[in-house]
Amino acid sequence: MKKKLITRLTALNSAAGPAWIDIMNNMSAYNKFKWCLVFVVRIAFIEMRITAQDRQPLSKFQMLVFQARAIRHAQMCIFRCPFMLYSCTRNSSKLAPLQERKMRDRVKIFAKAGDGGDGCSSFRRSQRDRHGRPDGGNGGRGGDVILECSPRVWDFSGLQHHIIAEKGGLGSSKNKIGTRGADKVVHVPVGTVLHLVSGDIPSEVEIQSSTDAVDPWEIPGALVDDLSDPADNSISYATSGKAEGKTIHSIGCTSSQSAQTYVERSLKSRQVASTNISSQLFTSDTNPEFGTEDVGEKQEILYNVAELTEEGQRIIIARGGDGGLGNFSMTKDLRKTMTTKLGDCQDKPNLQDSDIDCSSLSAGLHGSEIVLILELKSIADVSFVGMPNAGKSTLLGAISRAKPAVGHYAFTTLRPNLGNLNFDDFSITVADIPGLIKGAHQNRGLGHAFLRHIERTKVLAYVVDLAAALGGRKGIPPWEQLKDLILELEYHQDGLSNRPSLIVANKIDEEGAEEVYKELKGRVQGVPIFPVCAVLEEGIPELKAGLRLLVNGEMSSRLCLDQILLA
Ligand SMILES: Nc1nc2c(ncn2[C@@H]2O[C@H](COP(=O)(O)OP(=O)(O)OP(=O)(O)O)[C@@H](O)[C@H]2O)c(=O)[nH]1
Repeated sequence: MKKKLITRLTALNSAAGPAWIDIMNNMSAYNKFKWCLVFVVRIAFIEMRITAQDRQPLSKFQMLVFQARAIRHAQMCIFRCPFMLYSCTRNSSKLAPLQERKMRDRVKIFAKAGDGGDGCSSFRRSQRDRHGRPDGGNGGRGGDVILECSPRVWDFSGLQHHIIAEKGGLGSSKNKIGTRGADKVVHVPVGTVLHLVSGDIPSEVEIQSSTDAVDPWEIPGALVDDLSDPADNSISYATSGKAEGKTIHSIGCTSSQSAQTYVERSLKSRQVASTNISSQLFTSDTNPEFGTEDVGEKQEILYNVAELTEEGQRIIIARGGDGGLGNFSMTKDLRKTMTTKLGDCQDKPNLQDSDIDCSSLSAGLHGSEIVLILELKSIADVSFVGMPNAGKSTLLGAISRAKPAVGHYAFTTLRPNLGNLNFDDFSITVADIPGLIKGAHQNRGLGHAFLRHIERTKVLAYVVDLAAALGGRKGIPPWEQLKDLILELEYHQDGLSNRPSLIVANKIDEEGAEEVYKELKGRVQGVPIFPVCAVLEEGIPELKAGLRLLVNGEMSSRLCLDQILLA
């Protein structure tokens, strides 16, 4: 019976062989090791069961189930584990996916700030006061969604598409305020640019409030732009988000100030127009922006609304909703505020608790939502620019520890790769940009969308293939390659090629490449040319020294079309 089963499983395994090999080849080394570990654990499990069976005999049915499982585990261990181990060690290039860093430089995200917690309605009763006094606390403010610039993050590959901050806590009796929802801080790379698809324009945070500056009463929504005049009609809204580019400060304020401000703001943001009193109160100071949002306009993408370029820089992209009012604030502070607000008003109404729409006030406000496109404009020191197959990725691998994919076909590189060129006292970031072809600006090849990474690059290294037109190949000579590259850069952005540059003449090892190199030197003036063989790592130390001089500013050669002598 066992033999039959094993024969069947073996047949199954061999039938699924090709598919299995395919999976194995695409599996990263990490996954292979993980599965090997799983198998080892399975073997241990079988052994444990066999030992346990001696002590505690199994029923017939249990025995059958156990045997079936054991055979399955054994089959997995015998056939797959050795194969995995073999394929892990067989070809070191299979380990490459682990080290290779494919850049994810554009991503669309949806962020939702935490909703405010609901206010509490409760009454404190005592012997003297049988009806009780209201003592329900306000709800806590929802957490914000914050983007923070971090040099430890390279790209958006670790970013979630949906980012949601925590809700504020519910208010409770004894006038206890709900906890503030935790902010969601998302780390993005240096050089992140924000494009707004829908929502309010994000605002930058300048001061990060330290823990000792936090008001113990931290009334929800205490973050406001300006509180110089509490009676001023133009109160700033922490939730409005319409304050373009304004700096938001955390301010310390007394609980009574905060409560009053909070009541005012809550009333405004909720537009308590349902009661006669509130409509009289706020006729003059209702924010016109509230009712005039055009849904159609929201869908238009607003480009470059903000960018994160410095370490530690923070931007709030979605603001937490204010917490709802507890009945303590509603009956005391609200009445006080309303009475103050009415001021000289002739027909001062007689305020009753019933005049206040408690249900709408006690509910926490929704946190704001936003849809953004994040785009990375890398701040690499050096960019390798060249035609497809020129050897840029090989070169990046030769000068740094990066392991980008290398192929003998064009467009192996689909996204920029980054590497670090380390000196004893200095480090340079190098970006390998996907191959450019003539007409890339008309979207030929991979187009030139990724050229935005060059916009902030200090130095350009033009990588040309000396052997492109040799031995009957259909490529174009290096000087023509240089001309096309410069033109494509200029088509993308005027003056993009006008920065310190050098030329890397690659594939010097190929037959006839020496002559082409000599001709190239004759045709191009004013820019250093480094002959290298990226595969054999020849000429790499000289190239590194040249890059260092350019990045340091000790050399400032620039390449333009006039310097190239074309046939
Ligand atoms: N003979 C020789 N071949 C090289 C050298 N450098 C790179 N190659 C080969 O050229 C081919 C292309 O190399 P890649 O590094 O993928 O070129 P790339 O410029 O990154 O190509 P794209 O990804 O298309 O942009 C590969 O087959 C490399 O082995 C070199 O110095 N000498």
